[in-house]
Parts: sequence; structure tokens; C-alpha cells
Amino acid sequence: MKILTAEQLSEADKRTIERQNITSEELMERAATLVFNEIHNRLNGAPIPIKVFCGIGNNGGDGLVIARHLIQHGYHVTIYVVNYSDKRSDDFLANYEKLKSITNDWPQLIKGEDNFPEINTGDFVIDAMFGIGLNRPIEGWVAKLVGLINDSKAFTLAIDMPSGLFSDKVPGNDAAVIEADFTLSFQAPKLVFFLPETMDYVGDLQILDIGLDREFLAEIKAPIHLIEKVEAASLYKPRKTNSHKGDYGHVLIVGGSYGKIGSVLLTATAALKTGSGLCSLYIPECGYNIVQTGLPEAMVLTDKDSEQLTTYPEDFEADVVCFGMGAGTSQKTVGALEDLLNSVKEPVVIDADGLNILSNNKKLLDLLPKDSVLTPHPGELKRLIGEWQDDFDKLEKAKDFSKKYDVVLVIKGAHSFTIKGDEIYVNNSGNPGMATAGSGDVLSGVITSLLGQSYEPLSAAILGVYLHGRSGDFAASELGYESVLAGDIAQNIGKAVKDLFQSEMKDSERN
Ligand SMILES: NC(=O)C1=CN([C@@H]2O[C@H](COP(=O)(O)OP(=O)(O)OC[C@H]3O[C@@H](n4cnc5c(N)ncnc54)[C@H](OP(=O)(O)O)[C@@H]3O)[C@@H](O)[C@H]2O)[C@@H](O)CC1
Ligand SMILES: Nc1ncnc2c1ncn2[C@@H]1O[C@H](COP(=O)(O)OP(=O)(O)O)[C@@H](O)[C@H]1O
Ligand SMILES: [K+]
Repeated sequence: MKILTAEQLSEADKRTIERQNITSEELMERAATLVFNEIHNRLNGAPIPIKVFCGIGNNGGDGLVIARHLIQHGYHVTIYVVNYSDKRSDDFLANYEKLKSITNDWPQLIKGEDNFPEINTGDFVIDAMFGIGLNRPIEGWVAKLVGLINDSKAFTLAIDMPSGLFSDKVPGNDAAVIEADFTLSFQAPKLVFFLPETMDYVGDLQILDIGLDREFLAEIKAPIHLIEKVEAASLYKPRKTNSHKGDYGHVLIVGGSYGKIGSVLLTATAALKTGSGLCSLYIPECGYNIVQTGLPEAMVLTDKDSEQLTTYPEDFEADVVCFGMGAGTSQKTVGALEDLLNSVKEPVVIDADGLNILSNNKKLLDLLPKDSVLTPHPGELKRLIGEWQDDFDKLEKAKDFSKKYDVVLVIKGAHSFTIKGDEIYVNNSGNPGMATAGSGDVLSGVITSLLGQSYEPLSAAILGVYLHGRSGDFAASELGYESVLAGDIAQNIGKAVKDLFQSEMKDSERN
């Protein structure tokens, strides 16, 4: 799914009105009715106090439409018009008028702190103050109202965007932003919903298809994509009946050191579970018995050093090599990575200490084969590309790095970002149970395996990150977040792959 900017969405809005020959008021009615349906499905008539805070632009207009439908369905609704300006939009005014025919309870005008209502923890708050039209930070009494809503701890549903959040920049420190529990957003996700600095404002997210012009949405150039099941499934290559293990790649996992042999074991397990035909490991000698016992399906070669890697095996024929997990950063191991990079021509996967070695020895970056995949977490990324000012700056620096060295970067996190040149793919699978030692090692194994199975490096990274997250979701649903171990993620890869082609049952279809 394309992630669009506020400008692109406003343009889509205009095109839809032209091509579908509807008024903007009709489009607002359509969008806000979808929101009402979602609320009604969940509340099912519950008599809880609903407080709708409407701005005076079109986000506020949406709020008025939602409130009208709620009132007509017997809900206990109070409407507040947050009168931050006199420039009421036409569609806001039209819907303000429409309220007259259905209720005698006129909306309450908020013009300053004196008009603030009481907001209780048990209230249901609808935030329709600002959407994609916010163009400067919220200030003065409106900022205080945002604080009051947040402090109330009432369940807060944001319409289109939590008020105070910009679609294209990070709010400053101490900025007033609604901390939503749930955001219902129109047509396309916005990038800020997924960035570490801003995602917490959004709460749970649902995108509503409000039927904006398909042709325009298909044509529009968007370098940022959200990766969910449909996108991941489109990358998957089915196995052939007439095939053998030689068709599915021989991967070589290079890493481990004394005390950190478990890491390579996790990576190799994940590679085999993702479907590699053959898996070899190159490790310091101390790991030999551990790996041979822990993973009988794998083959093991050992370095002459018993505790760390010092070389790379000459003339070893693997389809893809992965380097770094548990390897340490000693000078001898730097030599091992240098040997590896001097002898392979095909894309490699570099993770963990492999990345730290590259950061400490930047000249090695020039030796990376084109389209190699680097999988840093934010700490490793900082060492690689330097400090950034905010998440937008981070993405710019990451794109520059990807272009300079011609590599695919996977920035790991709650939403991992896969970057190649100017293209960005935001992952939407996974859960906090995956914040556990070794889960990154599993990811490297998945990506390496897909590369060995002839996936293009970018596809291997995007699909690998998605499958890894989905495996974590299966592990968490069985075990609970706290009990997920990295090995459990590896054990669930098969379920994640099968799930690519299972259609999701809608809530309304469940008994
Ligand atoms: N995209 C779609 O297809 C559809 C979109 N729809 C809906 O439209 C929403 C966008 O509506 P919108 O453009 O009217 O902007 P909105 O967010 O209501 O705010 C604008 C007002 O705020 C003002 N203002 C800005 N910053 C301010 C500040 N800090 N402090 C004070 N004032 C500030 C600004 O005025 P200014 O003072 O800058 O001239 C203006 O008056 C979108 O999010 C969605 O909900 C659906 O109805 C249908 C389909
Ligand atoms: N809250 C979360 N939601 C989704 N995925 C997560 C979350 N926390 C961690 N992950 C995933 O788990 C992995 C952690 O990797 P990493 O930090 O390298 O761990 P380690 O070094 O212990 O292997 C990444 O793939 C990351 O995307
Ligand atoms: K809002």
C-alpha cells in the first residue's frame, strides 16, 4: 500500500470529486459515515458519554457528520466546536446546519480555557480538531485543551490523524499532540504513523478505504510503501514439484565467538526453516560440538582459532554468505571480514558485529558487493551513518548511504524500514514480544535464505522482514509477548509462509 503525503491526499480528494462527479460534502459524508460504522460496530449502542471535539476545517466537518449519525442512533453525544479560528470551511458549515434538524442540543463553543468541559476517564473522546491541514504547531488554549484530553486518560479516537501531528515532520519537544488510543485514517497511511518518534501518538491504526479515485491512486508516484500480507505474498516464489535441494540454495553463515555461539545457531536454524536447501556454518572451533549437536541438519567448518574468526575459507562455494552475528570486533576478525569481501562477488548479508566492523573500518564498505543487505538496529545504524536530528533526517541519511554504497539497508525496529536508494518499504508485521535477544539473528537467517533461493536482494529483504514479523506474531499469540524467545520466532516461520495465502476473515463474518 502506498504511503501518501498530505499534498497527495488533497490532490486525490480533488480528482475524486471531479471524476466521480460528487461534491466535497458528499465525499465528507462518505468518509465520516465509514467512521461512524466502525464506531457503531464496536460500541453497539453502549450508553457511554461520547465527546466529539471538532475543529473548524474539514477534519471538524468529519466530526460533525460522525456526531450526527451517532445522535441519530441514540448515542449520548456532546459536540464541542474548538473555535481556534473564524475561517470555517464550507463543508464544516453545511454540516453544522444539518445538525439543526436532528437535535436541539446545540454544539458547545470553546473559545478559551473558561469553556473547557470536564473530561472523565470513562468518556469516549473523538478527536476531530485537526487532520492533514495542520500547518503549524498547536498553541495557546488549544494546546491546553489537547493536554486536558490527554490527561483525562479517556479513550480517544483520532479522525484521520491525531491532532497536532504533522504528516511530514516530527513535532517539536513539548508540542501539543493528541495521544490517541485508536486512529481511523482515510485512504492511505501517513509516514508519521510508523516512525519511532511519532508512532506512539497513533495507538492502534485502521485505514478506511473511502473510495478515492483508483486511477489516480494507481498512477501517483509514491516512494514509500507499507508492507502487509498482500504485498509480501506478491513477492513469494512457490516451490516446484520437480525440484531438489540444489534448487534452494546453499547458505554459509559466518560468525560466532567464545560465549556467543548461540547466535549463529539461531541464524542457521532460521535459514533452514525458511527453506534453504543446504546450510553450512563457518565458526571458531569452540562452537563445533554445540552446532553439530544443536542443529544436525547443518554442516560445520571451523576456523583454526578456537575462540574467534580469523580467516574466511578459501574456495568455499556457497550461493550466499551471511556475516556478523556473535563474531566480535577483534582485529583478527576484521581480517576475516576483509578476506570474505575480497573473495565473494554476489550480494552478502551483514549483521551485528559485521556492521560494527564496517563502522570502525569504513574502507571495507567499498568492498561490499552491489546489492548486499545490511541489517542494523538503530545503535548499529548510528555507528554506520552518524547521528541524525530526527527520524526524517535519519531516513534521508540512510537513503544517501544506500545510494553511496549501492546496498539495501534494513533499519530494524517496531516497524522495520527497508531502504534501497529513494525507495522505502515500511514493515507492518511483528510485535513487542520480538524485543528479545537473538531475534535479529533470526532475521538475518531468513533474509539470507531467501537470497539463496534466488530472490532479488530487495525482495529478499522486504519479504524476509515481513515473514520474520509474522512468525513473531504466531509465536506471541501462542506464548504471550513476554515468553517469546528468538528460537520461537524461527520455529514459526513455516506458519508465516503458509499464512501468506490465507485470507483474513472480517470481524463481521465471524460468529
Ligand atoms: N483527503 C481526503 O480525501 C479527505 C479529507 N477529509 C478530511 O479533511 C481533513 C483536512 O481538512 P482541512 O484541509 O480543512 O484541514 P484541517 O486539518 O481540518 O485543519 C485546517 C484548519 O486548521 C487551521 N490551522 C492549521 N494549523 C493550525 C494551528 N496550529 N492552529 C490553528 N489553526 C490551524 C487552518 O487554517 P489557517 O489558519 O492555516 O488558514 C484551517 O482552518 C482531513 O484530515 C480529513 O479529516 C474528509 O472529510 C474527506 C476526504
Ligand atoms: N516492538 C517490536 N515490534 C516488532 N518487531 C520488533 C520489536 N522489537 C524488536 N523487533 C524486531 O526484533 C528484531 C531485533 O533485532 P536486534 O535488535 O538486532 O536483536 P538482537 O541483536 O538481540 O538479535 C528486529 O528484527 C526488530 O524489528
Ligand atoms: K484529528
